[in-house]
Amino acid sequence: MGVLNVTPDSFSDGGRYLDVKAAVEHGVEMFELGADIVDVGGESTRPGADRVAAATEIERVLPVVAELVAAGVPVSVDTTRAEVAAATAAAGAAVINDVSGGLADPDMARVAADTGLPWVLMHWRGHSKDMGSLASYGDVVADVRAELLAQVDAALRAGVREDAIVLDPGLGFAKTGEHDWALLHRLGEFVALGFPVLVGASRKRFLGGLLAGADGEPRPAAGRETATAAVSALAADRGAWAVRVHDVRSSLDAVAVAAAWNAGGTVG
Ligand SMILES: Nc1nc2ncc(COP(=O)(O)O)nc2c(=O)[nH]1
Repeated sequence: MGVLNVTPDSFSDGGRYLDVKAAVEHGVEMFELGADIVDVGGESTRPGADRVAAATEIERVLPVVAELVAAGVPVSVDTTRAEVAAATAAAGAAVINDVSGGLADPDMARVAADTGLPWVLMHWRGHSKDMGSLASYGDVVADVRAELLAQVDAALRAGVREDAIVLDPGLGFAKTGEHDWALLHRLGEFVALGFPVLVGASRKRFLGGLLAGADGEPRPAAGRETATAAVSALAADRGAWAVRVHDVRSSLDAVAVAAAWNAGGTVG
């Protein structure tokens, strides 16, 4: 899943694709590199980000979604708003990627049920402004798993088909770096639930912390591609359905290595 943030303030690529033409070109480029889906987002979810109005979000993503769909590129829409999901679904979006897992907008479940589109339910505890204070868990893996299953139950009660649900542990969302590593360490417990699992680690802060210099300064976002690709290989090895990444080529290469490693060659 290639990331296409049509926002001025996303943490690692904000402002680069605000122009529709540049955004569509980048989306087509990621698809041609091998991305299965291009994830179009119009509202930054980085910690502390201000919310944008629904009209602004739609204004940003709709033309990009429509042109990518017209170019034959499968698109997911990264939104917590039902009206944005409905508008982009009508324009041909193939997946609803909802970082709030249905918690931010009570109408999202109905849109997912009505459109029948695959719906990514990511673990979330609140909008970017409040996230820092929400990162308290007993056993983070058990807690995230339980909270995600509650979101699944709500989706099923709203008429969403079980085979339309994708789970995502929500790395970096109301989580510390320690929580992120615990969730990756026990990713198998999410895969074992039987739903496809999406992992979004690309360029995130917990990778910067791992790669911090001698001075303790976290590695900047641009320097986290190798670590992101390593996560992609390991996530693939552990059975993840997809990884959401900014740099498509390095993760496709990493996942190809994991597949070849597990296939063991032809000689046996
Ligand atoms: N399903 C899913 N969607 C997401 N959207 C945005 C971000 C934040 O990263 P960005 O600002 O680089 O897009 N992370 C996720 C994620 O981990 N999972």
